[in-house]
Amino acid sequence: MACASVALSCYILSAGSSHKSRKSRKFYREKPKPSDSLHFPPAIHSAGGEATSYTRLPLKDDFQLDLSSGLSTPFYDVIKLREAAVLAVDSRSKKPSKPTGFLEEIGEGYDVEEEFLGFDSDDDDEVIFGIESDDVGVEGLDEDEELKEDDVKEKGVPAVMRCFDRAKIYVKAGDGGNGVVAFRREKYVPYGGPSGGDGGKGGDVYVEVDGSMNSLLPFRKNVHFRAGRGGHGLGKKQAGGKGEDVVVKVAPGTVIRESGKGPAEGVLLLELLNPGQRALLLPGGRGGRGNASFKTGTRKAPKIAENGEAGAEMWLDLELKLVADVGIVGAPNAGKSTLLSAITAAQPSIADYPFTTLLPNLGVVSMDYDETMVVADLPGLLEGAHKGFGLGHEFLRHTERCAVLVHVVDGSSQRPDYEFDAVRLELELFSPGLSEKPYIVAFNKMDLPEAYEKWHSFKEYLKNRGIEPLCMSAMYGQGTSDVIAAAYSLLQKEMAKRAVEEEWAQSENLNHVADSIEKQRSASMNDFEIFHESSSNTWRVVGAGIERFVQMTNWRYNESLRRFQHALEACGVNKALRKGGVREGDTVIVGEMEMVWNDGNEQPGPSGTKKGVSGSVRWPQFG
Ligand SMILES: Nc1nc2c(ncn2[C@@H]2O[C@H](COP(=O)(O)OP(=O)(O)OP(=O)(O)O)[C@@H](O)[C@H]2O)c(=O)[nH]1
Ligand SMILES: [Mg+2]
Repeated sequence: MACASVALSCYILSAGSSHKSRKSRKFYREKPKPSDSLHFPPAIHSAGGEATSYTRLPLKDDFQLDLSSGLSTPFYDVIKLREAAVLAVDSRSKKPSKPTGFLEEIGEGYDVEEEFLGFDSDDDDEVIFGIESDDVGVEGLDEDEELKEDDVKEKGVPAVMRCFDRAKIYVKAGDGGNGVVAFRREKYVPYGGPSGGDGGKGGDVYVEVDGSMNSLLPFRKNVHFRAGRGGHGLGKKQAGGKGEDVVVKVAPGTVIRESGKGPAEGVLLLELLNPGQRALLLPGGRGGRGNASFKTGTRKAPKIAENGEAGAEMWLDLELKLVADVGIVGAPNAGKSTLLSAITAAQPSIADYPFTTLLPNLGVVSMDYDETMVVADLPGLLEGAHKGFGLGHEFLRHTERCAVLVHVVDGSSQRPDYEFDAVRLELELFSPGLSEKPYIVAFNKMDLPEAYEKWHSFKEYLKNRGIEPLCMSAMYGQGTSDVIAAAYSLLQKEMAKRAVEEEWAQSENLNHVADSIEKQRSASMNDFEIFHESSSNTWRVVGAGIERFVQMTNWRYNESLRRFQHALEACGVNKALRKGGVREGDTVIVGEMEMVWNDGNEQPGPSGTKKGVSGSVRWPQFG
């Protein structure tokens, strides 16, 4: 049988090299690959601003009317968002005795030591081959480099304000433990047979919403989260233990994206709103099979075992969106902060110049005994805000969570109608979803004659468009209660609608990221592409199934080589290479394995292999 096989003069390439620079011409495609890559829902549009803020939201239930202090008791409570508060929290969070450089390098707290389970020392009747300490997984990413890149991106934002509502973290699921080769040796039991156990599954990475967290501050120090490696298999058919899981706790309202390459925003993975929500993000790698699992009727003493499957790894961008019920928006100087100070106990800075408000302010309005609503006053919006003019756009993303907007219009401006339209346009350009939110228009500064005069024409202008505006003087607290009542009733309606949606959302599968990783893992080995670099006579075989096969092959065992040759033949790689015109001496790269193509018969193929077998070879399901 003429057996064109790939002679293995193996060089291990650097990790992940098969995914790098595929500049070469796509030469041949075995099959269309509809589902090789991860598919996630489309990213939510947002401005991607860099500024950060610290938000501190108490539980709504905490706000109760203090009846003891009589009528003068304000029916509200307040949370203020000031830089001082940010500093205070920052200093509280510092842990005194740990050297920071070291902590940053290894991550703090969550790193699980990888345990090496080698030779079973009590059991001297067993012979175990193959596992050495360097089998313990190697982390593949240049993590520090990515962090530096992030620092550059956040340049200009005061250090103390970074990472409160945005953070970048690294997560890695545990690698599977390796299988081992062992044989049973027992008195009176000749040819005891293979007894090498399978490796254990690597630990999973979960993300959980912790209701007691109100910022992403903990991620300033804890950047790396790695689940534990599965235990290696042992003799006597003992399977390795499961690696330790890692649970990354985030604040309610956290949006998780896969880190984008370059300035582009990454793919949206999860939006976690409610405390207690938990998602399996990265499943641990499967354990490699020990030689006991390779025993067949014709192969009674296999000397082969697999490596554990590598756990998936990812950099994630976390973003915490402010969870306010009502957002006050409007042009600079319209009186937004004045309105907030009139309806809540918040004391935002108010001044007669634009951009007085630099960070959002929060206030809590108590409508009734146990009914409250959280109101956020945002920095003013300028024309072009969606492109980054002014400050407002930095915080507009926070309003995506608000159920209702109150649009304050400066009645004393030259053309309140133009101002109204400009702000509406900015909202729409920033995010169409934002402009579709229910809103109330509050025409402010009615105490000033120039505003009063314009009120009727403004009202008519909006009425013609089906909007019923309200008027007020935030400064004197006139008309503000109507604005609040209207906002509250809109909020009630919206909440009722959302309750239905949320009930539906609760049943939604939060594990879709892990599911797509699992799906990719079970990709058929027949799905691959071949890229040819004619300048260097290199052929690169790219396909999730075949690459996983290479990663899990333990090259220490001679039988692994035969099995690999068989797999290349069976899944059609050899055939495709021949068809593409591969020649003696060409380099063939699959995953981390580099080989030299051999046309002749010096390197015999696996016995019994039929040339051109193209049956579907799937990665075995186990563990
Ligand atoms: N006469 C009058 N002045 C008001 C009223 N409301 C606000 N002002 C004044 O308008 C100016 C701007 O008020 P702010 O509340 O700071 O306005 P803002 O919309 O928060 O402004 P930015 O934070 O800069 O976007 C201040 O000088 C207020 O005193 C009002 O009802 N009547
Ligand atoms: Mg303001």
